[in-house]
Amino acid sequence: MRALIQEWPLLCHRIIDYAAIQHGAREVVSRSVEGPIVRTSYAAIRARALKVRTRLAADGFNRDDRIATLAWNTSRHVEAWYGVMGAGMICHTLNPRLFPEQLAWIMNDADDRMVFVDLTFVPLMEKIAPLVPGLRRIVVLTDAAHMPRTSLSGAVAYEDWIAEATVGLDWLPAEETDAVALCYTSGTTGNPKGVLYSHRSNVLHAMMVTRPDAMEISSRDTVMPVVPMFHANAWGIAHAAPMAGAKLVMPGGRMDGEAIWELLDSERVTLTAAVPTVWLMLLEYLRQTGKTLPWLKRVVIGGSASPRAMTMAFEKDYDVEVIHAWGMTEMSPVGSLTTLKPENSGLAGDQLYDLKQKQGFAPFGVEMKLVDDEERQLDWDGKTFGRLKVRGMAVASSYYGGTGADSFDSQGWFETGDVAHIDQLGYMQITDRAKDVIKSGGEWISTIDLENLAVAHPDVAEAAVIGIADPKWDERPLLIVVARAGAEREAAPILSFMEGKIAKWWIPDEVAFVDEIPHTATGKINKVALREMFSDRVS
Ligand SMILES: Nc1ncnc2c1ncn2[C@@H]1O[C@H](COP(=O)(O)OP(=O)(O)OP(=O)(O)O)[C@@H](O)[C@H]1O
Repeated sequence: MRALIQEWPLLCHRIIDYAAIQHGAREVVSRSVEGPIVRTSYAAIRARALKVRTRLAADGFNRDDRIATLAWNTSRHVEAWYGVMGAGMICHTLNPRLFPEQLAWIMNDADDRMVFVDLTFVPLMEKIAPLVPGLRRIVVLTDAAHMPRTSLSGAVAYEDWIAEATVGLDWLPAEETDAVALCYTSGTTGNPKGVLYSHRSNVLHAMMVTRPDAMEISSRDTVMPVVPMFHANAWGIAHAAPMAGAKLVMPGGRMDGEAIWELLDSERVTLTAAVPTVWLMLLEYLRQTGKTLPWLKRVVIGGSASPRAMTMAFEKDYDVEVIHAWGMTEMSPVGSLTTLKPENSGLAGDQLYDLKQKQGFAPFGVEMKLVDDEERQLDWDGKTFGRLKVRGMAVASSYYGGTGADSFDSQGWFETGDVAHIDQLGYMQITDRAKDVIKSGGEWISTIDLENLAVAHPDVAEAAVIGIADPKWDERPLLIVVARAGAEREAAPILSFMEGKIAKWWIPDEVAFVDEIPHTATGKINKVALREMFSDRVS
């Protein structure tokens, strides 16, 4: 029997419609790429997104054309994003931290037809454009007064471009399963792979992250995604904030501790989200200046494991609740979050921080399982490690262009490439990426656990662990450390600090001190580059 309920497709542009109707005056504040803070509203963003949609049609772009953005988190980027999606086209957010050749490779793979470029990335685009023959239009996200001289042929200033949209079209009718956005994985472990989201997956994912026990975003919140829109749609926050009617603060391109603190404070941000590298900079700034975080209630830390010392600093020193989140571009991206269930809501002190080391439990819409090498399902006992597989309402079913087909099985389970255990309450803990795991004497050593422990030492600013060849044990962990300014570069105190806190045989035999640990374009420790740096030692 068919239900007697309306079909109301879940469409991304309905989010900005809703925000304009119910929360139209709510502020959207952004640090513009030109410098000043810009204040606008959801109603204005929607009106300008419709102009983007109208101009795209006037320029002859068609349904399903890939329209790229090479931009930081700003209100113009949000407008362009909704405008492209509402025009029936596919918004492809590019990561400007990649090299020009990598970006050209991704743009050609996606067959991008047009690109919106931040002012600061015009020189980068000048290098890329000649390598992308399919590109037909370049719009610089600025006004005529700031438009630079450029060799980019036919480049126009965004404000001039949308000013010509006089007709005023409505959104193009769409189906909820239509493709609407494209993001490539970070390429931490290989070539980047394209993930093609639908209207439906984006809307459902935004509903999921907005809920209690996830990021819990309401119209009373002020939300600042420091995580860029090109990193899996700012973890869904650029949809979730307008869906909830929350004030949205976009930090632009400045990611240093001072710049982030200024906006957190002046805009009274209540929820923010980013990778640990960003929070290292903020916490260092707070330590040096004695500044505090009086308005901030929750910080989402994800993309790589939140070190225990970081979780403790936010919670104990600044009274900010840490939500540790895990996810993948392929999952839209959020897959689990560490909030408290009633069974553990009384936890305090060390037990609470132990729990927050875990990546959390899956919200509705995400299923998880652990399997061994023979695909046998493993128990959720909090100890048994296995390969983590997922499926769900916003999980990719294959990659754009058909690469990586072996990551998806016939029952829809996606191989995350992560090794994890799950406890009886459903809290999952990543112990490693399968490619980073160290096998010593036939047993696994978790590089994440070792890194977390090392950064808890007061002399350690950042730490990474890789496996090195060992004639007896096959592999042993090498601890690579960036020492805190002014600290001695001494291995012994760091290694003895680890004693009693982890199994004795996990403790590395040596420590290598470096000035800097390389990071990937999304701010993760770049273990491929580290293995190259220590290539004479790696097996
Ligand atoms: N909270 C977290 N703790 C530990 N690891 C995390 C956390 N959040 C994300 N990760 C890691 O990041 C991975 C997902 O990263 P992302 O989708 O950005 O691209 P990538 O996997 O780095 O790129 P590629 O697949 O091209 O190598 C996860 O599989 C996991 O290994």
